[in-house]
Amino acid sequence: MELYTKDLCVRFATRSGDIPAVNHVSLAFSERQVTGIIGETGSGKSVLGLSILGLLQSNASVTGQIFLGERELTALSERELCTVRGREIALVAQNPATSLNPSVRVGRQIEEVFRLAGKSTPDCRRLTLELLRQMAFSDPKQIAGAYPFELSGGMRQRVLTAIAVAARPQWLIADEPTKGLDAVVRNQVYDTFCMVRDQYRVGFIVITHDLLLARKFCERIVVMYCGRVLETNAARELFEHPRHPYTQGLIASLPHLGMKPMAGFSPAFTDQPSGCVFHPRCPYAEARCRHTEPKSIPCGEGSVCCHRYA
Ligand SMILES: Nc1ncnc2c1ncn2[C@@H]1O[C@H](COP(=O)(O)OP(=O)(O)OP(=O)(O)O)[C@@H](O)[C@H]1O
Ligand code: NI
Repeated sequence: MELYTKDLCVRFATRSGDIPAVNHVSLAFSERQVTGIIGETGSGKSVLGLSILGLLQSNASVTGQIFLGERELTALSERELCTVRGREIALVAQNPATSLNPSVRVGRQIEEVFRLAGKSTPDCRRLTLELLRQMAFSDPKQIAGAYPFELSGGMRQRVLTAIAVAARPQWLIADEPTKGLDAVVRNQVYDTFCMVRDQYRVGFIVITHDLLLARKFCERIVVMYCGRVLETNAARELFEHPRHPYTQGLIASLPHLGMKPMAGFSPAFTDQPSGCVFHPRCPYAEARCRHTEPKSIPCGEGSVCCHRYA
């Protein structure tokens, strides 16, 4: 089923004012499509992911809509959402160290998902070992008997992926799956994700700063800045022909493309620039960029939000 947002806005109430973390985001994720969400820190990537899962903190207010097929997720009660979260849309958490229960053996934590799905105890055991083997653990029994702290960061990441797919969701949202991992382990995460995509036929939303992973793994890329979507396109097109000056800046900071850091900083959410939010940092900014917010313009298989293409 298609997953999509319509004019989604998320604001957080804080003591220093309202933080508009996600602004008017309308995105469609087609069934089984792999989408990467990229953008500098604080651009609203995680908030967008959490809003789809209905996991925003209580100071958040949401307007606009999120749909899974015909069902409007933004209209469901917390109880109804619980039947969607984990079973239909699952999260591969950002930090394996805090999202696994430290005092419960890994096998038990995976078995629990099967148990909640109504499987018998022997089936839970068997399915857990099968799943661990599929996650490229050569000795699933040993891993099942281990506590999270006995595993490396990369192994814990694979365990979290196992927990996410155990309920056979249609959608997986992975937030920074390669954060803090070295190159070898990042490649293992990539291999695991490819296996999951092919064997489980899930749609993926991968939130990441790892542009190499995004380019390698994703079919489509969404570029966020200040809670807005500035550009989307097929991954290949976006990396080879980035349209938005912000996307161009992100890509130019890649190590093999010169590692040129982008000038300037994201503005504070409480003090957003007028017109195009990127104009203070944009090498092409003109008068209209300072006072008129650009509309989203169709471009290839995606869109770009920039006056240069209007
Ligand atoms: N509960 C909250 N209350 C107030 N502000 C929040 C809350 N949660 C997130 N924010 C703010 O929303 C903005 C977007 O945060 P978000 O975590 O989505 O960024 P991100 O793109 O995922 O960044 P990173 O790449 O660093 O993970 C940030 O300015 C963040 O501080
Ligand atoms: Ni984040």
